[in-house]
Amino acid sequence: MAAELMDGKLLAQEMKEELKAQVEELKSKGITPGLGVILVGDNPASKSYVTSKEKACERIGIFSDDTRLPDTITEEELLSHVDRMNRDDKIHGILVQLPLPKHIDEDKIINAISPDKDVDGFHPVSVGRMVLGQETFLPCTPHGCLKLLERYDVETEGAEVVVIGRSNIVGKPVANLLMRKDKPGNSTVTVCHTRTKKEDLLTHTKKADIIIVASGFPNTLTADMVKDGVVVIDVGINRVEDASRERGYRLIGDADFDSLKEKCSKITPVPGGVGPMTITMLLFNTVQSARNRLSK
Ligand SMILES: Nc1nc(=O)c2c([nH]1)NC[C@@H]1CN(c3ccc(C(=O)N[C@@H](CCC(=O)O)C(=O)O)cc3)C=[N+]21
Repeated sequence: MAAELMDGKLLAQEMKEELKAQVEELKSKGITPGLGVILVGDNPASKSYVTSKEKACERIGIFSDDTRLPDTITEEELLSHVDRMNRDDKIHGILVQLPLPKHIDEDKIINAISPDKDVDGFHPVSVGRMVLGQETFLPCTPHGCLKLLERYDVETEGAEVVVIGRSNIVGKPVANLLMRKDKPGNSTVTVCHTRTKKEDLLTHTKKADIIIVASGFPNTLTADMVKDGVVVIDVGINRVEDASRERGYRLIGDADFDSLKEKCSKITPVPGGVGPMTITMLLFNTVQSARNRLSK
């Protein structure tokens, strides 16, 4: 069986059309949604992600306040930029691109972002609300995974879901969202990670109806580990050298797409799967934040 592709690029385009209309409506009411973006240092991957996010904003009419800072900046100086954006009424969402340089305490910076503007959904208040099932900004990558499952009619209720990876930005939140009493949700969720025994990982993945791979390593999931008809969401983005490409590298996920595509019923590609959805959910949260302003 050849798998159906869950096309994140396409779903992102569809959602961006809707968001664009919502931005126009907000503008007619005198509110231009604004995103404050802070990038520290010159990591090439971070730069390119930030540029993609700003372009996406521009395309749907969100204004972005771009602040680029040298990696010599002190924690205190960085905090003062966050504080400035917290107080700026034109800014509805704040994005501090991660990772930050080692001398800066990431938790301290995230804690300083006003939860009302936490469009990444990383602040402890946002995380707490999410776990409790309260209304909040959902973290973009996990939220994007849920949107893909929904759009491609994947039944999550009662499904055996295996999440591989336990990071704060993907594994933990996506596991939490899928076990909520909600739609999509109501799944039986198992989280595997680096300390899971290899044979146990296999037992879990073989039983799974849906597998979300967010390990950070290529080929974490291969065809021999899954049952026929499984649905695979690949969150990984790994750069591998490729001299035949203009950029000198190509992107691969954490799952072995070529072998899995013969066995899955549905699978996300890399690139063009979860990545574009991450950006779209950031726009979604920023528009939501601006709309929240209307009711205040
Ligand atoms: N505060 C913060 N929030 C984030 O959401 C955040 C972050 N820091 N740090 C880094 C990660 C990574 N991330 C991606 C976003 C889009 C693509 C994306 O668009 N990927 C394209 C390919 C892009 C390319 O060609 O390089 C795709 O998969 O099709 C990937 C990765 C957001 N992150």
